[in-house]
Amino acid sequence: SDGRNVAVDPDTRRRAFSWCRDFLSGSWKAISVNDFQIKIVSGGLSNLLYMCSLPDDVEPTGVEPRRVLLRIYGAILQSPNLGQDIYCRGVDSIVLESVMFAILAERELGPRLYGIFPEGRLEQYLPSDRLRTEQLGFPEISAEIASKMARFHGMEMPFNKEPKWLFGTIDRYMEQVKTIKFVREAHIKKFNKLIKYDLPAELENLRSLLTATPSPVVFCHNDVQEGNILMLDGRENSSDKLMLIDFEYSSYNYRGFDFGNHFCEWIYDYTYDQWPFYKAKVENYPNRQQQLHFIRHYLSERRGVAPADQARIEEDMITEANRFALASHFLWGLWSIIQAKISKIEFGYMDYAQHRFDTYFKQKKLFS
Ligand SMILES: CN(C)c1cc[n+](Cc2ccc(CCc3ccccc3)cc2)cc1
Repeated sequence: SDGRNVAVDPDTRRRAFSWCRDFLSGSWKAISVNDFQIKIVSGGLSNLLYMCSLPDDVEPTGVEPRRVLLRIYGAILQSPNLGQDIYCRGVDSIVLESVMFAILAERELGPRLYGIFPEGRLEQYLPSDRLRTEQLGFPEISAEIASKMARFHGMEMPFNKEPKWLFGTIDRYMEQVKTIKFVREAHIKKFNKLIKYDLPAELENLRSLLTATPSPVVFCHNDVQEGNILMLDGRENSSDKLMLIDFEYSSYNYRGFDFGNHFCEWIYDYTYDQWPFYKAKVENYPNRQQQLHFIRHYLSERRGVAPADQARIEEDMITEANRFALASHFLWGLWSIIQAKISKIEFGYMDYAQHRFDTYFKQKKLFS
């Protein structure tokens, strides 16, 4: 819902008002609950988002913001585990995600953090629009995504640096997929088509291919898609107009996964409003020249690479990105089969899974 015409229930309004008073202080303590402005931003399944504001005629007394984004953690987060709820989400717990958010905020790589409490947090409200899929290929935008990704990868974070996220998650999803029993005829038919790929055997091929593909382990975002990139208002003529957000799945991981996963997202537009609720255009996967453009801007955050080496480094990074793109297809393909079973969201998850694996096998022929 766009939030303009949906009233906020009195209980949420009361709780939001007291969080703003207690954590923002200043002018927020000088207004009444009736003057307190609150609008729903998104009532998704995973988190509830509200925009909270001072009334227009009240100025902040000090540094407190006049507008914040209130995030209330959802009961059912998009936890990738079958049937697990918010409190047993394994290592990627709320605590770790909150620490991550706070550190990124302090280092100005993410939205500011104004308040944090067990039920949620108060974040900087950034007037902005999410990117559209087609914008990922715009040279200037792609260049800035690359440099923002490089800055993200340059972060030293207090998390486990063993690169177990990728195949740990894939292995966990594969075990869950093996136990799934579909009941709906449509799902059964699509699942039987997917089984023909012998995914457990293919996973071993992928594992050995990527084991043989050098890729530095860095702090990865793991979900650099258009929906997680803000185009900040008022920066139209600046070269610093984007912000990566939603670090829910960020972890130490092979840098190649962030490259390849981002390249795959050029294919998929999730705003399609009819079944299957996504549009896939494999021809939109970045070509060699577009990949080089991205990689050169990623590297331009680094200094002192000798030109001769540069060509070789770029070539190796293109191979690295395209091989790890296979892992993106595999990971989100398995994730989507699981979502087909557990998700309440109307989306063609089985169709999407089929498309990811079809594209996996096509790209495997090209790049491995
Ligand atoms: C869990 N995680 C980080 C991801 C999961 C899946 N993907 C690929 C993807 C992204 C978005 C979707 C669409 C989910 C959706 C379904 C209905 C309405 C809105 C979004 C499907 C697959 C990327 C990251």
